[in-house]
Amino acid sequence: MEVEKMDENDWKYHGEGNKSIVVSHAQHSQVLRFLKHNVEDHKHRCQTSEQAQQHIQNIVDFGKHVMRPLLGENYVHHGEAVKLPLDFVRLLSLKVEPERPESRTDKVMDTLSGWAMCLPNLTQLPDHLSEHRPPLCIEIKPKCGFLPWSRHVTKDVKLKACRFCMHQHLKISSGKWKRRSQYCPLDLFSGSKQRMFLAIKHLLEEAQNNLKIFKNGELIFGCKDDVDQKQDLNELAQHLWPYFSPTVPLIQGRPHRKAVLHNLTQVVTMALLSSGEPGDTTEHRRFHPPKSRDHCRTNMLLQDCCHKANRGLPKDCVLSKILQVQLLDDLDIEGIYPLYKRVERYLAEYPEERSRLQLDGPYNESFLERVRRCPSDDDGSIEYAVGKIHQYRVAMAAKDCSIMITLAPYEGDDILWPTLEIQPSKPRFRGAVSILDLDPKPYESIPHQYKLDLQIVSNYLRSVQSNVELASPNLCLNSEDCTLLFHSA
Ligand SMILES: O=P(O)(O)O[C@@H]1[C@@H](OP(=O)(O)O)[C@H](OP(=O)(O)O)[C@H](O)[C@H](OP(=O)(O)O)[C@H]1OP(=O)(O)O
Ligand SMILES: Nc1ncnc2c1ncn2[C@@H]1O[C@H](COP(=O)(O)OP(=O)(O)OP(=O)(O)O)[C@@H](O)[C@H]1O
Repeated sequence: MEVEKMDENDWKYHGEGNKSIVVSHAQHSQVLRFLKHNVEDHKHRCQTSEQAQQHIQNIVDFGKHVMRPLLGENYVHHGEAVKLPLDFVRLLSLKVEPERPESRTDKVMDTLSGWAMCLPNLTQLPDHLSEHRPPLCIEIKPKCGFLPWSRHVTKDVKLKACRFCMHQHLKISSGKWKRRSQYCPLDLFSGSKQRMFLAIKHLLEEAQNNLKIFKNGELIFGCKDDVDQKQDLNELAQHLWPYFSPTVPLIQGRPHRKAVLHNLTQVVTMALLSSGEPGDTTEHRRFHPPKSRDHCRTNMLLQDCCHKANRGLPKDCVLSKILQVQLLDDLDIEGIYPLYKRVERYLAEYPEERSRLQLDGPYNESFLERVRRCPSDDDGSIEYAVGKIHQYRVAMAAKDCSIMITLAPYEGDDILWPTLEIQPSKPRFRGAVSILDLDPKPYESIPHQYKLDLQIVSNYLRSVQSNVELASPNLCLNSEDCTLLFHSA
């Protein structure tokens, strides 16, 4: 990328989240990721260009020196920090503004510092593999895949219902989403194909911000701003049919929707379970999370049909890698918060220690060592508290990341790009699996996380309670007493 020759017309709006806005290059397989600020912070120029540079560099370093070694080299693309001409950034910001979803306009793109991240466009595949059909990319934000087992947990319900499912109730009552998603991360991370199919089916039914599908780099499904509008699965099936046409016939000129989506679900499941090695058949050593139960009580449908379906995940697959890092949060926020207060008390006395303890980085090998070598028992020390907080923050990043599965139909025999080969029988796909959005979560967000956790649980208990009161007097909360029939697709 020649920074001096940057032209905003070469770039277009690609997507955004809470913290950053992403633009993609029209010809090259590259994206630029800009940080966003609250409108007020932006107006008052709260951040200097040096601070913005440091912020971006911290994100790159965290990806490179911490998350990449933990998650695997094949999966993580940390990108690089780039300084762009301010005129280019201003014009680009004006260009993308009309494309931005209304719900995200409470924040503005950083147009003052000129700093951004440059990354490979993970919705694309290198040209020589694009073949006759454009690549498909399925992006999943899986969220937390386990139930806590920490002795610090004070609310029993947290040991039975997963955070995502409980959080859905709060998101509905706060108006963030209109319809509750039935997706449960515990199903996706179960390693049981039956439960994974169900998880993907639920994502397709209600995508929220957990599923997006791109064709040739363009968003074709998911994350529409209009929360009232249900995603059109027929339209999705039309888009996808050419990829599965050998196995899905047309019925009265239209693709059989269920069959197309079933094919997609199968391919995505295989990609999620693959180790990324060529010829991999997913039947490898398996990873079982320690101690934690693997069923969420909110998902009573599954209890009868799948209670034995606890296969664990192939050890090197992307889900297993993410789950292992998420499990670094073994104390739960309820165990972390007192340690945060210990560190705060210490810093009040020794403020100069903040940088030695690496609370705001640098995210280098020594930070990773602190994460890896943290003692397992609390000896009352500040080192223990900081080590556990570092582990928690790393786990939080893994709980908020997204998985990109990029696929192209492939008919040749050569192993050109040995990242992933799935579905050995027709239709064949070749592609790659990556993990994105691995930014460090700030140390300062711990009190917020603590409050949010309390809010999620109390709101869930209230909401379940009122549902019980509204429902028939015979409806029982205890899942063991309920019998619901599950019909497999
Ligand atoms: O707290 P959660 O689980 O709601 O996660 C937040 C996400 O909400 P979600 O529930 O996935 O819709 C939230 O995503 P959305 O803005 O809802 O798309 C962000 O990813 C947020 O991270 P950050 O503050 O931008 O670093 C996420 O915050 P962190 O908790 O990861 O810091
Ligand atoms: N390297 C990439 N290649 C292709 N698309 C990308 C890439 N990085 C990000 N995106 C797209 O841009 C969107 C927003 O990026 P990202 O998730 O990093 O934003 P964020 O603000 O950090 O999100 P969050 O709300 O989770 O904090 C992603 O969901 C994805 O669709």
